[in-house]
Amino acid sequence: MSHSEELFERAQRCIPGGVNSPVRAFNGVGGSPVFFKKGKGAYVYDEDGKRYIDYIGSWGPMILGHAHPDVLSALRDKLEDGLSFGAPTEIEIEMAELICSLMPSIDMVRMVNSGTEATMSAIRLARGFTGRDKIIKFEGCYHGHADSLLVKAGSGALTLGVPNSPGVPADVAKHTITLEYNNTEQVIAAMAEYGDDIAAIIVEPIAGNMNFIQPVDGFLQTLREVCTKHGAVLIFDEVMTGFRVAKGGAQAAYGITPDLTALGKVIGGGLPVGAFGGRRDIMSHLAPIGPVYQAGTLSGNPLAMACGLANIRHLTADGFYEKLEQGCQTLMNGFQAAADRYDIDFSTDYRGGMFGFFFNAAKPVTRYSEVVQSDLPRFKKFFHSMLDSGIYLAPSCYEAGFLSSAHSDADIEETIAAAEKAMQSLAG
Ligand SMILES: N[C@H](C=O)CCC(=O)O
Repeated sequence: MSHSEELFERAQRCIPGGVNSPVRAFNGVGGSPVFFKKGKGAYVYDEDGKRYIDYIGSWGPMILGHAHPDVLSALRDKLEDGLSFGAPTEIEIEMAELICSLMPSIDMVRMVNSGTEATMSAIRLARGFTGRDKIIKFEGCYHGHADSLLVKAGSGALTLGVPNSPGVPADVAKHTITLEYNNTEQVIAAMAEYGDDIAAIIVEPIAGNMNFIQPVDGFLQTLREVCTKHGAVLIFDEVMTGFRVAKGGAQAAYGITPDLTALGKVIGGGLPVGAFGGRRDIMSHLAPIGPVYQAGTLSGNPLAMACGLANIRHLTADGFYEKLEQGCQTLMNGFQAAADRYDIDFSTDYRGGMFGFFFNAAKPVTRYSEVVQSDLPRFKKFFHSMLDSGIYLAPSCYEAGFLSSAHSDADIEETIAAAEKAMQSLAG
């Protein structure tokens, strides 16, 4: 028995499922999850000493790779000054100013401690601002685990087959209308019917929690138009895509301005963090200047701010995202070429530092109904072959992949060689 397996047995005795977040448990692929001891650059090392090239990057934050010297040194410096004060600090202003300068749709921003808190708070604010209860979300999009957002949700909820989680009161879920992602006609029809009751439309501008699905032409623009027409708040959940697919996030990449944006992951550099921000008139409804209550003991804590600032400052370098995207392109082209060689039905997509691939699915995949038709048994085999070869991909076919600036050409070549072997075993 490996040390990871021993740890998993031990963990299951005291932690539900042995994990602190369901998607880590390998339910989507079978087998025992790998327990990690350390990470450096593009690599993570498990408890048995095996090295993996990591394409999860802690589900997105590690855009510079693990244990980046500048991030660690910013953290060490800040550590000496104490951990948390539950009071305002200058470094929070630095973070807010940097976010506002890089994302022009954000006039004001509030820090929280996770992506879930960010989306949950943005929804409450939108409801308080509009005086309406109903929200629209999209099937397969995941916005964290707050009650009103766990309706037809993606990510671990989809992996475990509980997109509508028990424990969410029907009285809460009834305020969430769920539409098909990328179905522009459906949005127009729903808004024609309910538009004046809708507080907000929340969307992942790139759906990264049902694999990796980009918006079709006109989809985000339509969301913008119907929200403006009906006085609803357009919320972009950029927890995953913010500072990940482009410096200004997906909103910059597609040229659409949301009213509110939820952030997380990259802006914490690996420490727990989230943020939501947007139009000044909306943000001004937040306590203490407005009536909508939202709070947090550790919000804006100096360590997360220091780590996040060190992370984000690297991303402003010229060509940063172009290089990341080139890496994703090489990786995905390599996977596709390997699949083609063995006549395996396969499709890929990427943008900035994010990528995704599907077995046996429509090309390109644009809808949730196509996502759930992908070939799960094939994905499982591929995943385990890659894992054996020392490549750590998301253990679910409903999650995106993440590349960091620490991944070298040699790492990508090694990964493509492993994919060649995996595709060969699928064909055989
Ligand atoms: N897709 C999720 C967040 O990005 C995966 C992370 C988790 O739920 O643990």
